[in-house]
Amino acid sequence: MFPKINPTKTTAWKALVAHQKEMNKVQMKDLFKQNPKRFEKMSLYFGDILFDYSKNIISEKTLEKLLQLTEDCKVKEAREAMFAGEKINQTEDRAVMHTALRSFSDQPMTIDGEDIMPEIRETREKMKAFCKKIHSGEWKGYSGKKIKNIVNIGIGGSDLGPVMVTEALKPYWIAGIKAHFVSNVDGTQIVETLKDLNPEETLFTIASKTFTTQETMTNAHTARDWFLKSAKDEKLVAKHFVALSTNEKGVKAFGIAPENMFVFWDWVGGRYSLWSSIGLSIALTIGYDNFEKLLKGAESTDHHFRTADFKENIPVIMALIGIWYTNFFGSETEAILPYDQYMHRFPAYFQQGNMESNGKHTDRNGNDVTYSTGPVVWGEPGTNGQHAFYQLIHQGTHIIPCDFIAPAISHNPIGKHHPILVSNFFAQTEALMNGKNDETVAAELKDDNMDEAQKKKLIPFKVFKGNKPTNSFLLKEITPFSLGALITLYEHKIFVQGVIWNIFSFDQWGVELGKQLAKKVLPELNNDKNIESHDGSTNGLINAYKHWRK
Ligand SMILES: O=P(O)(O)OC[C@H]1O[C@H](O)[C@H](O)[C@@H](O)[C@@H]1O
Repeated sequence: MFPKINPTKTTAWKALVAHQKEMNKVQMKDLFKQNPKRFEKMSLYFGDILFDYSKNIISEKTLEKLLQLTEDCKVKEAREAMFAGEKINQTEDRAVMHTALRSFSDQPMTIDGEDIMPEIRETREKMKAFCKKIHSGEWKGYSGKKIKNIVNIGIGGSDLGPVMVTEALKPYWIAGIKAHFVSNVDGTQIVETLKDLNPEETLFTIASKTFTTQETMTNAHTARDWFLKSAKDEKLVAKHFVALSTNEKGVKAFGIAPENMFVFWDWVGGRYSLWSSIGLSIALTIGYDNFEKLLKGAESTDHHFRTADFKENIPVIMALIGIWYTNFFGSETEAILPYDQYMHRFPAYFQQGNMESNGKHTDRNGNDVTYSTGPVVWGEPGTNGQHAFYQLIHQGTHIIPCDFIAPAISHNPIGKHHPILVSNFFAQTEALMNGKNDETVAAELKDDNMDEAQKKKLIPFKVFKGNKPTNSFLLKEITPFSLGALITLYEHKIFVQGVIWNIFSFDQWGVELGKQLAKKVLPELNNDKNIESHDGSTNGLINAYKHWRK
């Protein structure tokens, strides 16, 4: 196992603290003037993805020191431990092997000396065969009709990945198939989803690693009741419900036959599970071949992450840039801004990816950390964000490192839309870096009718300080392959950051307390008693709820 190192105690960290004091005074636009080759130096092509990280407050010296931090924190050793199937998720005593799910090599991948690849291949074959049956119409609903609607019921990692990918790859949807997703326990979502669906043509994929999640089980039972209202025979459930899970017992207890269960394993973290049978709703929607292309794109990034020198290793550079701002500039959030409408759930997907993985205050030795860990991740598709929150990114008081993502080729090249869209992407990264100073503002106001005093007063409000950092990801096109590659860059970024922060990125104990307490509250809502077992606020809320429901 790789060592548990407090990053702040390393030589590299101390050097970075000192170095930040110099870089804090530096303007990125000057760095471009000083080095006309800065873009060439600080951008990388990876297949059909161009990663430009030159618009950051970094110099070559910064990168050297950050790379030294990876040495001091033993990132290479950690990476190898993950790929070797070591149980790096120590608090759950599990290996972290989602990379095996997208391996197409004939090399074994082992956990406890056992090759896990045969089982993976077998499950892929089962998924492929199932997709074929659904798409060809060989698999029929209970009344003999073809399946037209796939409803995935799952939450968190059993929902966000499938939703994000199917939305991002909508141009690849199989004709005649529509995907729907139900995650929230709020009955509104399932009611609204099922409203226009015909049970005879609907297949439910019940996606839950544990098969115990309250929201998913509640929705699954509601779906079953809805189905049985028209099918009227429990035996017919087999034609309309399949399970994607690690919990065979739970699946059986729900009434789904073993042949309709697509397995995965405890070494797949929920938020890293779209590559497993959790991806069945993706494969059913875009076709198995496209699903495999998605996996192959991910595999290409795994290979890059494992073999590229850290100087040219995109996830490593992404991780280090993030750490630079989080730990040395005090920035607390990161925005992900896809300039592609189909990618609208990408920020939400990596909200879970980042925040569940690296939102931790306990280090791997069990001590409280004395430094910031995972940032708050958020974002919206461009250009919508521009008309909502970019004001704060440009002129607010926070440093918000932003990732801009766009395809060069749109799936909908209608009129002037795409050039307009990407011109905004390019212009925003330029504006964020260059800003606009007093003189430029004054010059712009020169021909205005205002009197001089008024003009002078207005200047500070119209100034953009600039020097706001951005990464740009320009993809040739969003395809299953390039999307798989892009997702995986972000996954490994999270991994590298977790190693440097010395936290366990693959557990999520922080989601448990609320669940536990909800179980205690639920029965209290079902009686007429005045509740006094909680603090004043919680009692007050519960009692007001009960009063209104009387
Ligand atoms: O797939 P499931 O077992 O139903 O879990 C669904 C989700 O719920 C949990 O609370 C975790 O926060 C997530 O990491 C997980 O993806």
